[in-house]
Parts: sequence; structure tokens; C-alpha cells
Amino acid sequence: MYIRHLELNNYRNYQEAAIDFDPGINIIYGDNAQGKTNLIEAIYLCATSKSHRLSKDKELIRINEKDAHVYMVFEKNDIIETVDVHLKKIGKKNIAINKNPIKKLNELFGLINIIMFSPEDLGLIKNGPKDRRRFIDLELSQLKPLYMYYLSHYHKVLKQRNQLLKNNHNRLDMQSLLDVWDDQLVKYGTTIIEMRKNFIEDLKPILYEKHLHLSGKKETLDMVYENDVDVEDYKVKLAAARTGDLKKGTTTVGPHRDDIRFDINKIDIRIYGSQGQQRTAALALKLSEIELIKKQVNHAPILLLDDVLSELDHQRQHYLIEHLKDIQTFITCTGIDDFIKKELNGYQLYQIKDAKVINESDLHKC
Ligand SMILES: Nc1ncnc2c1ncn2[C@@H]1O[C@H](COP(=O)(O)OP(=O)(O)OP(=O)(O)O)[C@@H](O)[C@H]1O
Repeated sequence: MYIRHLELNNYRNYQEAAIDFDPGINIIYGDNAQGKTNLIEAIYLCATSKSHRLSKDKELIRINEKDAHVYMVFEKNDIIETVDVHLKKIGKKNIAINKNPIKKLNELFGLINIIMFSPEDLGLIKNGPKDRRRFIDLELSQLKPLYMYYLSHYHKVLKQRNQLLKNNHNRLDMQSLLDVWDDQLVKYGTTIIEMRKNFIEDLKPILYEKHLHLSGKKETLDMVYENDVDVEDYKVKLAAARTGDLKKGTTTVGPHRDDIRFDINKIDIRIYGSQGQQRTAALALKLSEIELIKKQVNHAPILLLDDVLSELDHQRQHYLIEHLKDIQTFITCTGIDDFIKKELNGYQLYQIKDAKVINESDLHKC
């Protein structure tokens, strides 16, 4: 699959832009603060409904404007499809697929498989568990759109249970209300745990191979799902934690407290890994995602590399570039160094200057 065309209207610093893309490698370069990341953020938005920078929808609208539009045309299995996103300063955004407005966000998930890789992702191993949970959630919702359904229901119930724990201590029906919420939590939470378990089992062997190669066959990487509760004893543990939860005013048991551990030669590198080991493992993880998507959905995802090449040494850059065959890739950078020119066989070049896109592509096609 690949993105053919993108149009922006009042999106971030863009007033108007219309760009045609190449099915291969698209390099978006320019000085700082010109609009490079904004451009690939718009692609990410069309695929996932959200900004990868966790910005609020309103922040995506050009300052002083009331609304913004992003329109994307992509080709999937030889069929041309479109996504429209209409962001509004007041009210909820509207999304349409092939001009038909969608009712639920999960209609969008899985339509366009996208992998974003930015310098922040290199910190995935050393950052807190929240980032690792976000990683699983994003990947799984692309691979299995139903996952998003269970996750959003789980979080809704969790929020309501927490509100009850915090604010309604004197209610006479407290225990019976909590019984109802607990049943719901276990219902959705169990599916989440099972789906996460399967996802990690699928990713594990791919990650092992990628990392072995990247480390020059010196290190073996293992990925372990640290689920807060097992499916079998979830209900019992939730009930046992109730008195404590009432004191703390929050739910202390469940998949919202899950984590993933990464071990190199049996040592937990979240805590004991060197910075190089942590970054190599993060890169291996991103490359494994590409492989897993190819395997499970039968087509290559679209890869967005936001300013990440300059963060890698030549050996890692080389290995990453080896993975770009047959994958539409967007690379943002401030300049194109000789290494990239030598490594890439052909690419389209776009210069971004003050939110204007200058297509220099034909000069660089091989
Ligand atoms: N809602 C908005 N309205 C107008 N301008 C915005 C809005 N949001 C962000 N900007 C501006 O967009 C500009 C470009 O941002 P972007 O993150 O795309 O830069 P970049 O080209 O990727 O730069 P860098 O190389 O520094 O990462 C910034 O100057 C920022 O202030």
C-alpha cells in the first residue's frame, strides 16, 4: 500500500498544500521549524485519527483559524481510497473514508498500517511503562481493530470505577456498584490481556532475529510480557484489592498496570542496559513491527522516519535502510548527508520552506 497524495488546509503552519508522493522513498528536508514533522504528522493523523505527538486536536488547527482539513489518497490492493479529516476548534472532528463519514473511530483502524519512528521512540526501553503500554496499544489496534473496542470500553469502565472509589464513599450501594464495574473490567480486561499476550508471542521471535543481527550476533534479546494479573486470577485479585482501592481512591489491579520487560542475556535492560543497548533494542523493535505487519496483514506498512536517521550510527542506519525495500517511506531530515545519498538507490526529494513544499524529486530519481 502507499500514499499517493496529501492535501492540507489550515493544518499547523500550512495554509494550503497539495503533494503527490512516490511509492518508494520520500525525503522531506528543510531547516528547523519549517513544517517537516507537521507534514508527516498529518499522514499519521489520517491513519490513526490522532497526532503522534499527543497534541490535542485543537492544536493541529492553524493559529487563528476555526477549522482544518487533511485529505489523503492512498492505494491499497490496487484500489484507490481516501480519508478526510475535518478538525474543528469547537466540537468533535469528523472523519470520512471514501467520502462516507465514519461513526466510530475503530472503522479507521487497520485501514492504513503505519509505523512512526521518531527520536522519542529510541527511549521506549528506558522510559516508563506507560510508553511501552502505548506502544502495544497502537500496534495492536492497527493489527486487530477490535482491540481498540475492548481497550476503550476497559478505560471507560476504569474511569467510572475510579470516580466511584474517589467520590462516593458514603453510598450504601457502593459494594454492589463495584461488583458491577468489576465484572465489566474483568470482561474487557481479560480480552486485552489475551490479545497482548498473543501479540508479544508473535513479535518475540522476529525481535530476537533482528536484534541478533543488529548486535553483530553478540547479544540475545528477549521480550517478556509482565502482565499485572493473569486471566485466571484476575477476578479474585481485583476483589482482594477492593479495600485498598477504596482507601487509595483508585484501581490498583489490571492491565492498565502492565509492562513489557526486555532482557539481554537475561539482564533487564530497562534498568541495567547501556544507552546503546536500549537504543539498539528500540530500533530492533520498530523493524520487527514492519515484519509482523507484513506477515499478518499481507501488505507492507507505511514507514514514517521523523528525524531519526541522524540519531543512528552508520551501521544502524545501514540496517534500517536495508528494511526499506518495497515499503513506502517518509524521511524527514535537515540535510541529506553523503551516506544517505550513497545508501539509497532512488528517492523523491521535497524541500520544505516556511510551510511551502518544493518538489525536487525528478532530479534525484535513479
Ligand atoms: N497550530 C499551529 N498553527 C501555526 N503554526 C504552528 C501550529 N503548530 C505548530 N506550528 C509551527 O509549525 C512550525 C513547524 O513545525 P514542525 O514541527 O513541522 O518543524 P520541523 O520542520 O519538523 O522542524 P525541526 O527540524 O525543528 O523538527 C513551528 O514553527 C511551529 O511553531
